Amino acid sequence: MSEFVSAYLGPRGSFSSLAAKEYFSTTFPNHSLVPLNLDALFSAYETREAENILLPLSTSLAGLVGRHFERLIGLSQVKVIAEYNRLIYYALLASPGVAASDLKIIYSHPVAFQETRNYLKENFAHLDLKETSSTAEAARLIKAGECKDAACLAPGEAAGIYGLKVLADEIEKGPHNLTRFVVLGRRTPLPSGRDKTTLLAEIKDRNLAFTLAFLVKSDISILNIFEHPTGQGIDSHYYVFEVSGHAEEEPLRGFLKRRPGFRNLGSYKVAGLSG
Ligand SMILES: O=C(O)C(=O)Cc1ccccc1
Repeated sequence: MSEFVSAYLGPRGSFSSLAAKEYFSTTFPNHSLVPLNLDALFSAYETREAENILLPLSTSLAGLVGRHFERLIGLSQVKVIAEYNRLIYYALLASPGVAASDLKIIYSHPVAFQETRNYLKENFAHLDLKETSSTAEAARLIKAGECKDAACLAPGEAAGIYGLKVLADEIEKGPHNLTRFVVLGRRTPLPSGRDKTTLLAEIKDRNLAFTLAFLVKSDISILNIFEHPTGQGIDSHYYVFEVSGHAEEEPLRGFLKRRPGFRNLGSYKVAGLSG
């Protein structure tokens, strides 16, 4: 067993496990890979029991994964050291012997419900949707409860692990269901020449245009913006800016010095599409 542990949003068979196996086998092949639930994952990162953790932060169909983002910004120290972009495919899984007509409940992660909304509306509009902390947790629940009236949305790979059968496959909306996983680690990668930095700021809505103009004037190229409620009133929001460049290089270095209100969540190499 390696002395280094990297962890991912589990349990086994989650989409995060597919991404983690692919990412860590080439980047940190000597690390032991451990599945953890959301609480344990963030606490393992804070206590340094895990050197790295991997979980999804945004998807092309659902946008920012709010519940993961809130955990991430709650960390006292956070360094996104990599992004890992992967297409994912949803299957509908149930216990052996259970037919689609037996179903009353579907379990899954909230993002899975968003990404399969069209399919669910067309085929299972009357069913109860119950949220779980991950797609594989939904599969684990069905196995543990030997459920006869429930199914889950999960990777097809989870069927073998939890002894479930596939009722339907590739049921997501559209062909471009890209999930962006992030890896949190300890050391910021050195500038590679093709880097990206994730910045966070809490901005009063009336100051947003001014802030954008300031980024542009500072020669910072904005690649993406996510907005998220602060939970403290309606006239300011969290804004996540994904920008070109590395925080240790200009123009970002100078910008971050001049604008302490921006939190640097990490600089990392731009990743293509994997998986
Ligand atoms: O990793 C999983 O299985 C999760 O439940 C998180 C998730 C949810 C939806 C898309 C990708 C990952």
